[in-house]
Amino acid sequence: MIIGVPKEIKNNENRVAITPAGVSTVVQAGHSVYIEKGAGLGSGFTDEQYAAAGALMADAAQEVWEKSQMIMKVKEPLASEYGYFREGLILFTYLHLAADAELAAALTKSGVVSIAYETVEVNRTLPLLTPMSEVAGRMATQIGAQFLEKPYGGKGVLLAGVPGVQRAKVTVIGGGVVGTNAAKIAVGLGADVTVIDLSADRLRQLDDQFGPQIQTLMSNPYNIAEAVRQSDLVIGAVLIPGAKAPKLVSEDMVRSMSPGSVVVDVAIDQGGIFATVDRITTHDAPTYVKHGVVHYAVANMPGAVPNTSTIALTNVTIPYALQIAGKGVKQAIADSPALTKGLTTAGGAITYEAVAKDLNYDYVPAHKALETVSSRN
Ligand SMILES: NC(=O)C1=CN([C@@H]2O[C@H](COP(=O)(O)OP(=O)(O)OC[C@H]3O[C@@H](n4cnc5c(N)ncnc54)[C@H](O)[C@@H]3O)[C@@H](O)[C@H]2O)C=CC1
Ligand SMILES: CC(=O)C(=O)O
Repeated sequence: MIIGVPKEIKNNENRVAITPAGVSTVVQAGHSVYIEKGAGLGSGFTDEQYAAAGALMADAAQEVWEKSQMIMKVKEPLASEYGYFREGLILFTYLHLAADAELAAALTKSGVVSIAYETVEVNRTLPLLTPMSEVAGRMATQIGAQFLEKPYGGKGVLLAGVPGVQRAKVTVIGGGVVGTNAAKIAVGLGADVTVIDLSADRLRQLDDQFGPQIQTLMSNPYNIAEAVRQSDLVIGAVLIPGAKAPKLVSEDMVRSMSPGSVVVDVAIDQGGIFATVDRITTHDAPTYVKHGVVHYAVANMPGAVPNTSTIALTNVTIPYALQIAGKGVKQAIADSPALTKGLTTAGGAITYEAVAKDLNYDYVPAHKALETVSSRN
């Protein structure tokens, strides 16, 4: 199969969907890789390294999209890339489609076969989301600590406090991969940490892992309101796979926080859990202030640490790309329940139930939607 890797074009997105090591693995398996010149520079990989690993270098994105049967990306295509969509093209990337109606329309209208990294599922885990959630979770606390500093608009509180002065209160809503990693760094920095989750089992696991270093709480509006009101930093880390994030923190709850507090809505890629997060922010302009509270809502947080993130991401995506390239997308999906969960659009339909529901499309199961896709793919 011919695999194409264009340069990412989202604001400050310096990750890339393949490393030179990944190219070498894919080429040794008998496939070709087109990569746009300069695509790896932000992550620390030169064109010479890609060429030496066996990649074919393309001068422009258009050449990559047109010559390839499968496009691998990191972030969802932006509007300027929709013109490259065509029937049967395989797109393997983060999509977060429930939060992006325009992209959903472009993918279904053109008949692209899209597989979303974030919904590939194995034993109720999301292996292609996990490494970026680990990165974003760890970053969320660092970022929160930074924006609590006065010069960054915060109330001027140090997470750890000092002897004789209270530590900062950090609440993490959602105790999965992002939440656990955010809590780990917050505990390490000496903050007073509360983690809220809807799953009693998950709260038990967190209690076993952290012991008295954190307070665990069941997710309900009462507990969330109390914890948010008392917190200096609140991190949003909830996920219902594929679906739009629930708005768990109301405008009144944010209003109850003291001025200069900070919220970091990591779940913004699925629409966010704070009612006051009404826009996606960028690494260039990462925050805005509402009701006196600093809001951070960057949807590609790991893009700021691209060397770590690209290696972590491609470690887990390349084995799946090899399955698709080796068997063709129809057979790979037929053989793999994990990839079937990742399939989001095919043959003009939406094949992930939660996405279809959120966007008001008819849901078409994967096997049915793939019937219309050419077996050459
Ligand atoms: N902004 C960014 O750059 C990035 C964003 N993310 C996003 O972060 C979010 C979290 O991802 P993960 O931690 O990997 O997911 P996860 O599935 O590991 O954890 C989600 C947790 O939310 C909990 N949950 C569900 N409903 C809840 C509710 N009503 N109240 C409290 N907890 C609830 C679940 O029980 C689970 O423990 C996702 O939207 C993911 O896409 C991930 C990486 C980067
Ligand atoms: C998960 C995701 O969307 C990201 O790493 O940017």
